[in-house]
Amino acid sequence: MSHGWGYEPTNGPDTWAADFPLANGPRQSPINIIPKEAHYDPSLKALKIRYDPSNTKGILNNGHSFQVDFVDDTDSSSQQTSTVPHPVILYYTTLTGGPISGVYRLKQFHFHWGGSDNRGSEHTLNGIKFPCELHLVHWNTKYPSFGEAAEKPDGLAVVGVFLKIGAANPRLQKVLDALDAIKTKGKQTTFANFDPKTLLPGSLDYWTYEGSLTTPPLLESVTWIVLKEPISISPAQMAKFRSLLFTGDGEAPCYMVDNYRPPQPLKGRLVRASFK
Ligand SMILES: COc1ccc(N[C@H](NS(N)(=O)=O)Oc2ccccc2)cc1OC
Ligand SMILES: [Zn+2]
Repeated sequence: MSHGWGYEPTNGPDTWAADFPLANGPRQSPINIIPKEAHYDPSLKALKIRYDPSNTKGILNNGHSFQVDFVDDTDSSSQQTSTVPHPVILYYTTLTGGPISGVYRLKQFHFHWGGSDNRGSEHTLNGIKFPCELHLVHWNTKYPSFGEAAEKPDGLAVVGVFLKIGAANPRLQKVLDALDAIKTKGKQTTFANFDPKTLLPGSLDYWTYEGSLTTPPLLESVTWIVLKEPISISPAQMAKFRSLLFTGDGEAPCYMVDNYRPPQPLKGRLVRASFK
């Protein structure tokens, strides 16, 4: 019986092609970004990110990372307790502009990080790895659900943000404080009124390219939007991420570290820059 995919030598990125042949596809992620080889595209619009914190649903240790989930389906908006009718749009958290057309809805955000500060990010810059990378996963609302969108070439848009070691980042504190309650795989806890926009850096300059999910099922449906400016995280805050476990209660504990896929072949793809 094949064990699930993961990041250990026995089930890590080099083994994924056996169960997920897309692993060797033409538009896999992450990639190494070489800024000098990116093409400045003046037609690229500014990113418009509009988060409604009331959309936050919860925080979960899914055994590969931890994720903060957002309300993204219509029927939950019909469960609004208030009697005053609200315009639906206010209940969703959306990404527009940038390289995408239409409205993409935030489903969840999660991180990837290393066992030490010299590794952890999935995208690299001139071959340099950052200690951590944040991913905000959005899906194209022209499709009925995330699942449907994930099967389409223009179905998903993931905003990637590098984290570099520096001063403690107060914007991360609320997420970090929730980690004690989700130490092991499958644990989740309530998490409300969080505005992920507060996690973004001052500049929304970005690189963009057509790629894939960086975990199985590795679907080639992602327009990647990787921000140029990193945000900071302190060594103590990194240690908090590294205190999570890949394993569930009652299993031999294995620290959640090095949950990143290394860069994949560019295979002729163009990387565009929104800035000079
Ligand atoms: C909402 O459903 C999904 C959402 C996301 C991803 N994959 C996502 N890929 S990524 N790194 O390109 O964003 O990564 C992870 C990384 C760690 C934990 C869970 C997801 C897969 C999903 O269903 C299969
Ligand atoms: Zn990710």
